[in-house]
Amino acid sequence: MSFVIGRGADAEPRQAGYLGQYRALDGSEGAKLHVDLDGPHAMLIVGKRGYGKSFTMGVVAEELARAPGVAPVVIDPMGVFGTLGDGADGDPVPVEVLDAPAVSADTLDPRSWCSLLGLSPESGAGGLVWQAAQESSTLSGMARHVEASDAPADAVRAAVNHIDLADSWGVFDPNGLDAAVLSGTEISVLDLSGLSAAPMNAVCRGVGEALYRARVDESIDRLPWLLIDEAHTFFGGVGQPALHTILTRGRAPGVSLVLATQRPSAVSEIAISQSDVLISHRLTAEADLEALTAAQPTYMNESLDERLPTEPGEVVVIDDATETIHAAQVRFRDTPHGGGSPSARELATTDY
Ligand SMILES: Nc1ncnc2c1ncn2[C@@H]1O[C@H](COP(=O)(O)OP(=O)(O)OP(=O)(O)O)[C@@H](O)[C@H]1O
Repeated sequence: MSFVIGRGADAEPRQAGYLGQYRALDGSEGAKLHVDLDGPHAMLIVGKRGYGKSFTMGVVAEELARAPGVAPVVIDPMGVFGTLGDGADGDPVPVEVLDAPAVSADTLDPRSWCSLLGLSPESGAGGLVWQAAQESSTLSGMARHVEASDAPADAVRAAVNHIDLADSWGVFDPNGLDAAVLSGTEISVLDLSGLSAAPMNAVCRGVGEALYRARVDESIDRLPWLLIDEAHTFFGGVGQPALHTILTRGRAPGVSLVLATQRPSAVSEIAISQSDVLISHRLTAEADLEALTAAQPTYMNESLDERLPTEPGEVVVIDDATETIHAAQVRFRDTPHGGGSPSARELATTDY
């Protein structure tokens, strides 16, 4: 009998990913712990820098890449998940890395366009961008719309400059990513490294909405799982509405979200309260502990900070579906981990 997080005890953990092993009080390893990959879930992986969030998300990613019936997509702000494709111990991990992911400009509504470009809708340039986004679905169409307007020249110039800036990010393309491209059997890794927060948010919004809509319209027959590292980057930005849609309405169409962050206090309350699985590594910052404690379930008898682990790779898992809490050691990665810190000593050794 194995325990499957999000499902409960199961004689045979089918359609479940192997997460790690139980950790006993004396630190010894116990029975295997799995995570449900059958139904939709909202998972939140938290932890202080260097204690294994990205590593744990990589383990979940490996298991999803191998699972049937799911369409996993990783939003990778640091460019550390490409190593999923570098060869795996055990079963293969099918991966497609997209180095220059782009989405269609009309993924953003007029208000989001102003917010993305840091323009007030009440300003001359903001008003022009708003109208242009209403009228056109491409960046070049928006620029043409602004240039043809009889607004004051300085407002037109400012609006065109902002649209040119958005164009320079290289993340808008009328033939950008759609759900059909992202719903293959392999895991799609969207490498956003090198981009600033604004274009990353635009891609997150486009991809999140496309996957959600595709399930509502029943145009894809796999269940999407959107995995987002450094998730705090997308709360408060234009990516947030798409994430809130999945968190609050994703269950019925079957869209799952896995968020990893070192700053749980910087994701929205919705992200914490709607997560049905919380995987916590070591955390010490007062604000982060408070954010999680505020949402601590009533079935948790001791305070969360007393249960938090101390070593990298150790986690406490709070499973809302089964109202259970588990202390575990996350398993080792089958593919190389791309997120470790560089070591000056190791680099010096390779010089000789
Ligand atoms: N389950 C594990 N088993 C063994 N080692 C682990 C495990 N998890 C993490 N580690 C070790 O801890 C290091 C840091 O992990 P990771 O890069 O995932 O940290 P992080 O919390 O994501 O940090 P950051 O906030 O910098 O991204 C890894 O390089 C690895 O050496």
